[in-house]
Amino acid sequence: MSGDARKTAEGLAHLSGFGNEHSSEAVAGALPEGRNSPQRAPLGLYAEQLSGTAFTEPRAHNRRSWLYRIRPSAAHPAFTRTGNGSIRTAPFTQSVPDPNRLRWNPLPEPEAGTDFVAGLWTLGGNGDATQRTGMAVHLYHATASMERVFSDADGELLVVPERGGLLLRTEFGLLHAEPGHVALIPRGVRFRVELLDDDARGYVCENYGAPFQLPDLGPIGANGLANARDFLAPVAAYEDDEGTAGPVEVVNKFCGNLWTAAYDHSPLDVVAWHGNHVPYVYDLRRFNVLGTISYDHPDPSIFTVLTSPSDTPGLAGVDFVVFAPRWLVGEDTFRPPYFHRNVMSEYMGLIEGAYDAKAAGQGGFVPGGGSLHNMMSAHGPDRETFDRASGAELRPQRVDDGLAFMFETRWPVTLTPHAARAEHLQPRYDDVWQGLERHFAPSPRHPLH
Ligand SMILES: O=C(O)Cc1cc(O)ccc1O
Ligand SMILES: [Fe+2]
Repeated sequence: MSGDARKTAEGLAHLSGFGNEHSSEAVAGALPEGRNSPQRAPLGLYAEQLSGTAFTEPRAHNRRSWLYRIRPSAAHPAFTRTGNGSIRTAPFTQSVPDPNRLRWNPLPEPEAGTDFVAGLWTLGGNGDATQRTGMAVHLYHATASMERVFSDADGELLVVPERGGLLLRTEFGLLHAEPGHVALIPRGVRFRVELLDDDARGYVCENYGAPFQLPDLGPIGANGLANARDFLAPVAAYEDDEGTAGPVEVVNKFCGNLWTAAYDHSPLDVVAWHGNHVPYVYDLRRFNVLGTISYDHPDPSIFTVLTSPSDTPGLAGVDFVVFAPRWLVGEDTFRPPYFHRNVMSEYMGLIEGAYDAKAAGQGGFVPGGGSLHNMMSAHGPDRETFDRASGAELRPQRVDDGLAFMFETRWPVTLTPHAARAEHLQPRYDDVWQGLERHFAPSPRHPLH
């Protein structure tokens, strides 16, 4: 919230490139040369490896970083259980999976003093965090910067801000994320979220499965969609805090529960690092949107920013998909999203403006709200959108009044009881498809009639 924090955020240096073997040192000479674990690490630092994949996973998927820190992470007291707040974790077994189309308004206002972790509210998810499969959908609404430090052993966190800028102080350095950007915190990486505005609101995909990667491009070629160089990792920055202002609370999410410990130093004490298990930010407006230049509405997989693959080729545990500003030029084409039923389950959120399958306006699909179209549930344009698009003159049309996204996952999303009963769950979402009139008029000249 302070002007200083915003100035810090806006002046940050970055390392560019997705999946790169980056290296960074906040103090010259802190990074060992030619080896990871010298007998004595430079400058009296401790060397430590953080593995995001098994040691033996194929090189193309292997994620690990080496950290050179003031204290080893091992130097900490015991963790004890603390309250989980509104955070829940897979397996989600407390509700019956719901085939209905569901839509929520934004979260209600939190109390003053709610930090990012306290402001997390789990909508639902699938899989099993202990098996490292599946995902959870969370929303957050925070009114205060974190003083504590958080890490998630259960998965990586894809943060999608919708309101309010964030300064993420991570073990690897500082990242700045505004609405329209996404930030990714890898599994196990410790961080603190500071607010750059009065409050902050958004969405989080917690991915228990394989780390997000860029989708293959196939016949698209060597460029396009999210370009690797637009993913920005931090440069090393460290806190040298020996607990003089009191202990540092560190909260660890582990197999669905929050655990806390009072450290006598800040664990954000990494002076240098190298590797590819790193946090990053990406500006969704950099997405190179591809689509038809002839006819028909392509499947939204063409808008995939990041994908978490499963063991079955082409079948993602979860895809992160963005509906960014673009031109629609399809000839003789119903241009908005088509009516469909999908074996994958679709959670959609809105960062800004409106979405082209749903009429704009209060009480509908609004920024900060979300919709869930579970496996095989029938959905698509609402009546107003259908009527408008079926009669529209098909001039080239720029769609630039919104920024929506989708977490598309291979398994149905089961709700938490608090999401299923939420006051901000819209009661009559089905009605948007009411009044889609019958237009069928068998032609008397048609051979079958
Ligand atoms: O349901 C939605 O709005 C998401 C979506 C968009 C699209 O362009 C095609 C299919 C699809 O599921
Ligand atoms: Fe859909």
